[in-house]
Amino acid sequence: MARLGVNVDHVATIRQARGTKEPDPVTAAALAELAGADGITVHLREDRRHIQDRDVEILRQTLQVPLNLEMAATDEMVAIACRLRPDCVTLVPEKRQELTTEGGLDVVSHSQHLKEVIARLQQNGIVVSLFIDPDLKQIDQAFQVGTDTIEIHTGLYCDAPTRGAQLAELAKIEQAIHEAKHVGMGVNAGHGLNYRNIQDVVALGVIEEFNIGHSIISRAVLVGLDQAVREMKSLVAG
Ligand SMILES: CC(=O)[C@@H](O)[C@H](O)COP(=O)(O)O
Ligand SMILES: NCC(=O)COP(=O)(O)O
Repeated sequence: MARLGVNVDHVATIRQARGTKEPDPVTAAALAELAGADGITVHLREDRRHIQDRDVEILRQTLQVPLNLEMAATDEMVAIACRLRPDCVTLVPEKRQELTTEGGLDVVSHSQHLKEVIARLQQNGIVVSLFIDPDLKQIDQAFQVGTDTIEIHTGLYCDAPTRGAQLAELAKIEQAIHEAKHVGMGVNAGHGLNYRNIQDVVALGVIEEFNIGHSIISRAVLVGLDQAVREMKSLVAG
């Protein structure tokens, strides 16, 4: 059964909008954990637009489930990760102007740098995942640079304008999973997944962990975080 990692970034987005102390993503993470989340994900962006260093520090001390820290492969972020030692680091590309992550890492173009960053994180006991598009060249390169796991970027599947386009993206995801499993990497998936589009991805059967944030927090605003997490957890269970 796949694990559900709940991303609480957008609880912090609401807090930062008012510059106050609430809502606290640490509290949200505790509630998500009580509702059955198998892990918590936060993206510590270089611009600190939502999650703050303090959030990651307290989560590291309080969570009982694994903490997955999403971050850019910069010196500053690597130093933070090596100090705090989350269970997993997912390396993601970052653009200052983007509203959210727009695509996967270009592992092919940045292989030497990524190889060094991955080795440093692994030497500190951290499992490493690379957030990449379902592209076979990127998957093969991800294996070459020594990552433990990949997280397949599901954004294009989620944004597909027609059912035909969606099925074409799903086929790419399936092929990517097959390739990653063939070489022995772990396979997670995330970005843009919601209560309507997740079933087809779960049905592929072999994804180990789904990291889902925006749709769960959006639903939580209306029905409460406990119910929102429980509903997604039962969908991820297939
Ligand atoms: C890497 C990914 O797919 C998402 O976790 C995304 O990076 C979250 O960041 P935002 O919460 O800023 O959209
Ligand atoms: N890595 C994906 C993630 O953590 C959550 O993405 P989203 O569900 O907020 O789009």
